Amino acid sequence: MSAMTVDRWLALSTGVGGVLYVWSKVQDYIPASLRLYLTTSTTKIASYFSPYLEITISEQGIERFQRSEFFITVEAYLSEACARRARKLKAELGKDSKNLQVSVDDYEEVTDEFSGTTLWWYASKKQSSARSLINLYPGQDESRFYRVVFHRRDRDLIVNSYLPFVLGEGRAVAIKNRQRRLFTNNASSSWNSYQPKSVWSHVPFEHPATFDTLAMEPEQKKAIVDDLKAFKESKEYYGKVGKAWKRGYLLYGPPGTGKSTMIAAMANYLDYDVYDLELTAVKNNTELRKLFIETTGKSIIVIEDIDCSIDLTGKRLKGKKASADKESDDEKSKLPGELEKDEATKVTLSGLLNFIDGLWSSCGGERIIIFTTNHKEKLDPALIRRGRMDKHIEMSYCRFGGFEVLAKNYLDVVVEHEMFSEIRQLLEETDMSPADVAENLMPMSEKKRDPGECFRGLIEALKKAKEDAAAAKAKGEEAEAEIGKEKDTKEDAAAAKAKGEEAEAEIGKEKDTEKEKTSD
Ligand SMILES: Nc1ncnc2c1ncn2[C@@H]1O[C@H](COP(=O)(O)OP(=O)(O)OP(=O)(O)O)[C@@H](O)[C@H]1O
Repeated sequence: MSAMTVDRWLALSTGVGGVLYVWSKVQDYIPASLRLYLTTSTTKIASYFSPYLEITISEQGIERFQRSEFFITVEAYLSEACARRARKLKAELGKDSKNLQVSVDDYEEVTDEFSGTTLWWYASKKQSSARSLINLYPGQDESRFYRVVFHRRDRDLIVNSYLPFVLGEGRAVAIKNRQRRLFTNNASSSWNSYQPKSVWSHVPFEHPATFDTLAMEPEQKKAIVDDLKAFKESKEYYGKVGKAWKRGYLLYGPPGTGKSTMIAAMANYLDYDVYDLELTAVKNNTELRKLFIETTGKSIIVIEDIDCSIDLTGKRLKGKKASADKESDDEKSKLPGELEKDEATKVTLSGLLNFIDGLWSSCGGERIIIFTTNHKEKLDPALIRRGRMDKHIEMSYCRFGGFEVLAKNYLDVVVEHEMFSEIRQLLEETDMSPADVAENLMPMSEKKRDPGECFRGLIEALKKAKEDAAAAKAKGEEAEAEIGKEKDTKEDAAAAKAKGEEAEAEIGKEKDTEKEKTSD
């Protein structure tokens, strides 16, 4: 902003922000030619004598109508580090969120300290140089900026140490304050080539699940949290060994055992976005690739019920049942036309494997991919081998450790209850999902939230589930015995038949011998 140097000397005594404000108002009444003359000449004179330097960070990004990343980062840094010292602040609603974001207002000055040096920051606006005659985009002809003023002697310190420090801190604040998002893929018919991000829609991610509220045996839970923590802190390690900074988890187990809840707890723990990929809405591998390329770092990409989303049998290989690795090999031997036709019409297992193995490594790191399934045995071993799905997590029926978490969450019961030993015993003998256990601990009426009553209800439900399971088992055994009996009868009949045939043959033989004797 050209007006700045006029203000510099005044600024140091009265405050840069106030002077800037006055100047911004006054300059509207000065003819443009005089204004230009005043500002350029005072700039030259002042910069000659001034012991101060300034660096400007403009809001305008490289792309038109895009905000500069550095500007956003500085804004985040100042709102966290310096806003407390500012007298004029502005509050805005954060993007997509209900959170208030407070930052330093325009024309307001704040000071900062770094390595014993004082610097002055202020925010302001300038007229965009490319002002259009017809303003198609109201507000776009003004561009905001931050400017930092410091002493000449500190030049190297500011450029080499302070600004990188602001960048790092600002990024961390921006990540902490950002509204996390839950993305779902749009049908390709609604994709817009002018807006690459249109392949995904998003809503704020506000799932309340955490590892504290997740019902699971404590040791298993700890192992998962440790694994995630190690992943999050391993950026340098992944770089050192030359691997993409990604990790795959397979969550498997019966319905209602908390697979989706676990994903939400992971996202909350890591502070990541979630991309919920509905594979059945993806037409082919090209679309799949585009979707992956449009995901951002610090995210979890989820494909739920993977066994229901894609043909995992490899049957399309001319009727052969092949493993996915074999499929990849066979792809090579296919005629190009044949391959293209397949690729163009469906998402293939090899397309998915390509993504997991390589494609996303070109999109930067810090991504987690999670598959969920109720039937691990149906999945092709190549899809879930280590390296692709690094950790297989079994989400199982509720045992006592998980129950204790639910009793605390739903009923605030944290000490041993007299009915616990019976519940423990029943949970060991009966398979009930955490969803069903939770259902019994959540009475509809607030007044009825008596733990004893809820536990009694749970005991009844567990006993019934146990009886049902025993009855089903007995029925199964009966059916098996019936089959066995039928089998026995068939075997007996076959043996009798064989014996009869043997006896017949014997008689036949005897007859022949007699005939031979009479003919002799
Ligand atoms: N381990 C758990 N800890 C806490 N709550 C759970 C757990 N498992 C299930 N629940 C409760 O049951 C509900 C259903 O669980 P969730 O959707 O996570 O199960 P799921 O394994 O993903 O099921 P599905 O295989 O049918 O998708 C959740 O909203 C949650 O309230």
